Amino acid sequence: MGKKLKGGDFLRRRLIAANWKMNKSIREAEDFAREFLQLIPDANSNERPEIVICPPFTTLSTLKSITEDYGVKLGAQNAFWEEKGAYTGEISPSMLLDAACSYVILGHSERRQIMGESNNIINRKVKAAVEAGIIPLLCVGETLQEREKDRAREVVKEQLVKCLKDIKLSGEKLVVAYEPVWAIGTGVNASSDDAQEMIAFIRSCLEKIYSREEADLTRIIYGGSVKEENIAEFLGEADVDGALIGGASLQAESLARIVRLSSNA
Ligand SMILES: O=C(CO)COP(=O)(O)O
Repeated sequence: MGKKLKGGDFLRRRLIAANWKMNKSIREAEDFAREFLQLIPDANSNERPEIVICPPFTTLSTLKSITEDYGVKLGAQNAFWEEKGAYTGEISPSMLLDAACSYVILGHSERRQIMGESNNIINRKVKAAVEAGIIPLLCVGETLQEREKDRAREVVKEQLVKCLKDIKLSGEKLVVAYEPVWAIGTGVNASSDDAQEMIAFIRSCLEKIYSREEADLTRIIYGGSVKEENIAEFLGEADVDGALIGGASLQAESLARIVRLSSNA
């Protein structure tokens, strides 16, 4: 699975990440996990992409107890930049690590738009996550208006440069998700050509920020109305290393089918 090197090693392992957003009770998460684990290839199978579920904080502990022996990883949907202290309502990367999270989604457009998170705020969060040893799943993407004004690349580049400012990391410790805002939750996905074009552009930006080698190691995934009907098309593109899935990740059967379609072993 993923992009193969000449020697047969994988340069970038495919990643299927579920963003449940603000959905599911503890009981619903438990039911999902039990059903999902029955439907996916065995953890040792080289047909399996890396799988990460990013549920609400309240369900992390239950999911950990059910999924930990099956190699399904957990991610959070947000984190604060301080480690501890008087920050009512916030949660730190080290607390997420303690709750078995390997990843954290940062810079999602819903948080940028609804909670007013700026690139500067996201930069502080990415830095804190990296320092704590959690892999940031950094979301970037343009609005419809920005795309129509032909500003998509400029906006995405600015997000990358500002969110990654002064952060040293290896490409293996970063995932970038290209999520065009107009494709999120709308049923209107970007075409696979558009996704490839922007993701290749993102890789070229990472090359300038870091190096060619690190850019080649960084997984860049697509998000926005991904479902079982279109996942194969996205994964057929050279630079698309996986997907970040919202709505279609809420049903175990649907996410499991996407996982099975994401293998190319
Ligand atoms: O926001 C998303 C994932 O982070 C995408 O959501 P949908 O898959 O529901 O469009």
